[in-house]
Amino acid sequence: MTDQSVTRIQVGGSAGHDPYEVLVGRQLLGELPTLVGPRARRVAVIHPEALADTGEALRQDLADQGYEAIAVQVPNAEEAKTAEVAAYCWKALGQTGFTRTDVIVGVGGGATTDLAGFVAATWLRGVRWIAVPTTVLAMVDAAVGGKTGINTAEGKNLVGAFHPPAGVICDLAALDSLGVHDYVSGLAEIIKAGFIADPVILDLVEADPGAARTPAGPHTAELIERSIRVKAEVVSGDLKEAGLREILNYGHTLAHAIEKNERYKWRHGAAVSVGMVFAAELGRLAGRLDDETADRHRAVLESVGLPLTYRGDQWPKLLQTMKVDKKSRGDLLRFIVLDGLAKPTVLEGPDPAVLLAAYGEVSA
Ligand SMILES: NC(=O)c1ccc[n+]([C@@H]2O[C@H](COP(=O)([O-])OP(=O)(O)OC[C@H]3O[C@@H](n4cnc5c(N)ncnc54)[C@H](O)[C@@H]3O)[C@@H](O)[C@H]2O)c1
Ligand SMILES: O=C(O)C(=O)C[C@@H](O)[C@H](O)[C@H](O)COP(=O)(O)O
Ligand SMILES: [Zn+2]
Repeated sequence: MTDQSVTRIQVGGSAGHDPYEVLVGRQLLGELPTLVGPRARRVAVIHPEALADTGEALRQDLADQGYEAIAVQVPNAEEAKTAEVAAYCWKALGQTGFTRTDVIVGVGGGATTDLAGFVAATWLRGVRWIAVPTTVLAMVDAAVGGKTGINTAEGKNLVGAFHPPAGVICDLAALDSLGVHDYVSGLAEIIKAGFIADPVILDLVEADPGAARTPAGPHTAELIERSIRVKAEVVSGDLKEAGLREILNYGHTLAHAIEKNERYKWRHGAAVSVGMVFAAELGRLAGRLDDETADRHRAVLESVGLPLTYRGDQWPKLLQTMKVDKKSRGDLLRFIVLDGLAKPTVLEGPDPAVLLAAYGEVSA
């Protein structure tokens, strides 16, 4: 494949942070040493257990280029997003003598890139890092935009930092080894991008939901690139979530509460799916969203096999958790809802009866 088949999407550059590129294509891992650059002497490749071979191959490539490269293996999925695992990574960096010009590479799903970015943000108060996302979700969302973090017992992503990567390499070939459950989970964030900003995404998924569930589908690259463009545009204008960036949290207020309630055993995308149906119902019941667009949420999410409901008896616990959502201000709960297709807005302090009624619509 020639370089012309690589799509390059720029992020940042106008809001006070350094611009970087998201590369999308195939056989792109050869780009990594160029991104690491000549100033680095050491590189740490943080990878999950499931990608031990990929992690070692990248480490070896970097070692062949003359870097002192180490591989740091972390647990799969959310088990990596803990203070203990971050401390394990800091220890590896310390023992390798990592300095401020050295570089971290996070290769894996969103859990790994969130952790790797957080380790990069905190080591020596910030070193460069490069994201090599290997799931749909990480390519279209987690690896782009510089939100890094870990979970605590009290909730999802409660500790973290805004620390953009120096570059993102989305090698679509990585998706071939992803299980269908994880592949479909990523579609939730793609569909989110469709509802908040780019309805063509919804048209493409609806045209053939079965094809959307596999990396071999005819629209895979377009769906991924469109979603990255949505994210890139938003975070380029509002890196630190002063306002606009909150729209990327559509469906996440309830989703994060479900993830915590499930002790992080549910995939993020599955929780976001239920959370978006809830947000659509909230919008509808608050008199903001038309019935057709609200119903479209259920239809498109169900068509790709994402869940629409959660346990009805859990509402009191979920409500309690939602109170520490990052969008809350004091005692004021805030949700992203839609005023219409691709018209996201903030709903502040909804009537508790409306909240309960919206939850009734997703209760199993
Ligand atoms: N920082 C952000 O802006 C942002 C945005 C969205 C989501 N997130 C976070 O991303 C996380 C979810 O990410 P995810 O859905 O990628 O899940 P994940 O990182 O948990 O990965 C899912 C599983 O797939 C495995 N895996 C990864 N790539 C693989 C591959 N190519 N082949 C086979 N197995 C592979 C992983 O080891 C893991 O077991 C959540 O923690 C969520 O909070 C962050
Ligand atoms: O990038 C953002 O901003 C998002 O909200 C994207 C979300 O999909 C993502 O799950 C993010 O990690 C949520 O962030 P949080 O600040 O609500 O923890
Ligand atoms: Zn998300």
